[in-house]
Amino acid sequence: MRRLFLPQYHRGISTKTLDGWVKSVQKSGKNVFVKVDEGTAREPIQLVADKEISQEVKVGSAIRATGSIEQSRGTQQETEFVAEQLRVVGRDENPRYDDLSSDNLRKKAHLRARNVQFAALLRARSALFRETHEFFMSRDFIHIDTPKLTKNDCEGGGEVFDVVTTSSDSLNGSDGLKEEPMYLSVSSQLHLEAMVSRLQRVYTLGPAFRAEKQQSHAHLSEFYMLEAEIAFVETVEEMCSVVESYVKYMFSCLDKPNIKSELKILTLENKNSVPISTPFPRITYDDAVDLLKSKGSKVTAKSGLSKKNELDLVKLHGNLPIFVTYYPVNQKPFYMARTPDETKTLSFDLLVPMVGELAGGSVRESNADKLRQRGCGIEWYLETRKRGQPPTAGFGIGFERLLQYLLGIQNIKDTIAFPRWHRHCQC
Ligand SMILES: NC(=O)C[C@H](N)C(=O)O
Repeated sequence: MRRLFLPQYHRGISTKTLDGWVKSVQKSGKNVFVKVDEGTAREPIQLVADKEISQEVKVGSAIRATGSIEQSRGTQQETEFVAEQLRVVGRDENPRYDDLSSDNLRKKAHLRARNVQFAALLRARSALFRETHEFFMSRDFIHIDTPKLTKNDCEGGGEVFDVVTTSSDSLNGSDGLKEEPMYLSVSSQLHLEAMVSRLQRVYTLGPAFRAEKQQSHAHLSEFYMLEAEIAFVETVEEMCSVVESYVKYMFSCLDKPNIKSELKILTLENKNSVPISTPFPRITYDDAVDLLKSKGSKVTAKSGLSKKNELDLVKLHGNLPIFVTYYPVNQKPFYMARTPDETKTLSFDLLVPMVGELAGGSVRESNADKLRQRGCGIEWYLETRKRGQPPTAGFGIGFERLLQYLLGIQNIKDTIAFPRWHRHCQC
């Protein structure tokens, strides 16, 4: 028997409540047969009601019915909901959502959850969020809520949103304090580094903001970033292993019944997979450049890897996710530890099919003087280096890019309820 939501006042008696949205209405004799979508991955339930009480019921309406679940007289379903009372609690003027293209749906983000496939995507996303927390918490990581308002641009790329304070108090500076610039956080890394010094393993899954002008199928201005930091880790290789286990775990979750049922609705054409027992290949940056050159690419060690180079590397490794390690110092931010000759960073990127760069991480520089020489003037961050900060390493993964890769979704804007991108913030 299906489980229905039972409001408190109905417990203990056989009357049940059915809340949902009308998918179809069919009249037959003195009965009306209504397919009701409860907003879950389950097949719509059949509701049977007397014509008298169901006159107002139309496709798209939100309804609340009370009645009982009985064995169906039809052959299509085992049980049906026989309504004694039926109320239309919300009407829909134009219930056409399932035949709209992704482009059209994106223009009306506030109505997108009414599309059967997008609703399934949102439920799958929610389940994969939970699995992410499960992965980290079951490995003794502590979740930290990091600030979204900050004074520093962690990545140093200048792609930060400025926060303008509009309260008259702060404009006048009437509290005597100088108005200081504030930004929306581009990464939680520095704050996680501060926390990991006593908590040993920390992570966060929350919004990050990048004022990128680039408009592509892989860029959002506001996205969710999974970031983790582990104390007493000194090698790139250890960090790559953590990322690899997480990505493999997330792929294994696609076989869990609750997620599988959503994927059935999503009917994904380009769903990816990874062989769980095959290690992800690892290649140094220099070897990656040489490999690309040997295949005719014009890339140089100085120019850095373009997105095309990244995707080519993935193809050259049998379309498996691939770790590129030890990037040159001129291509990575100040906070990364370096090789003894100071030419390479102890860093890695994880490149995957469709998306290119999925994750990036590094061992962190532990020497305050070196950080200062590289232009870091974040005093509180520098102070941590003199307060028993152990070696630490960490990584960040764009959650929407991960969804793109896991589910084979071409456009990143179709992995999040309300996508934000350059000059697009409609609702
Ligand atoms: N936490 C991380 O290592 C992520 C890194 N700061 C980035 O934004 O790419």
